[in-house]
Amino acid sequence: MIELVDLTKKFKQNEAVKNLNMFIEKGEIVGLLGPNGAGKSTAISMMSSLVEPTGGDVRFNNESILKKPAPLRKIVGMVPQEIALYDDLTAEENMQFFGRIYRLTGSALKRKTDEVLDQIGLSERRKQVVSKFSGGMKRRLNIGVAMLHDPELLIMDEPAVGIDPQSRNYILETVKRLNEERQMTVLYTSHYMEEVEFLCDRIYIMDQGNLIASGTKEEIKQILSAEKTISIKTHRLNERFIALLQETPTINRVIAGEKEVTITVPKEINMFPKLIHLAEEAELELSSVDIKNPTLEDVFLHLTGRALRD
Ligand SMILES: Nc1ncnc2c1ncn2[C@@H]1O[C@H](COP(=O)(O)OP(=O)(O)OP(=O)(O)O)[C@@H](O)[C@H]1O
Repeated sequence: MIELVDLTKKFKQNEAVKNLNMFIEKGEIVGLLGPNGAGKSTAISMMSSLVEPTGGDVRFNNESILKKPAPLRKIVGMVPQEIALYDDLTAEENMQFFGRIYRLTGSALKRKTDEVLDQIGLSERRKQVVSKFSGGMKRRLNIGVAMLHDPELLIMDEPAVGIDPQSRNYILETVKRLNEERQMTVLYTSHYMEEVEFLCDRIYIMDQGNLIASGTKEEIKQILSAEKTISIKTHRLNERFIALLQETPTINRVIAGEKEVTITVPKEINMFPKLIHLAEEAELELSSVDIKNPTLEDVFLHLTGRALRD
């Protein structure tokens, strides 16, 4: 459906996106994961022809959109990162205002407004002004506005940022339902790996303008197939124990939390006896030692040495 070929954007000295290659097939939910500043917003702005690339191409059904963006614009719904709504209008009035921009009028506009308000669970609140809405309700309406013209491809820029977990789940479930019931193709950008893990069939991971991994969840996790992650919990972690872990040559990585420390070791190594020995030496009581399946967060850490939300 859509393909990015060596897509590049330079802002003066800053190369925000470097030779990005990506594709999205019809009916997929594709995740674009990366920390703040990775270049996700710039990439999707170029993909939806809002920002002009400094290099490369965006192809829609095998034709470049750089000179002819109209066919793509017709089928794209863009959910921006910032809420773009009129605070002093009601939910319904916002829908009608944006619907007219998409050239919807009369009974078609009314039908679409009813349908979308229902899809985003705001039918009951249609007469309420947006300034009275919670952050989660505004986010839902922000998505609704992008769906008024029945887009085939919904591009979402961190649509669940800064809201409560219940609203976030509602948004994730809605996106999944739209994909399943209406075969809507979705590109979902986020810096939360849980969202991408829940929703997406295939994932691209960006960091500092570069694509650092891509594939299905399983394929990406295979990057860590030679390692395992062990989570060690205690009631009170001490500095001595962390230092001992860091000095142990068979441990590749140590990440300490308040009561939990996570280590990464080669798959074949049995760490249990060593951990018990180190805990004794640090005079520490272990409450649990669990081997975890690698997550996308672990992959990101492995590839960049940093956590996604650093
Ligand atoms: N209009 C602009 N002018 C100059 N630099 C920009 C502009 N837009 C983005 N950048 C820079 O490009 C880089 C990538 O930014 P971008 O917003 O695409 O990242 P992101 O992954 O979407 O992160 P975030 O989630 O914080 O938006 C950053 O270094 C940013 O400062």
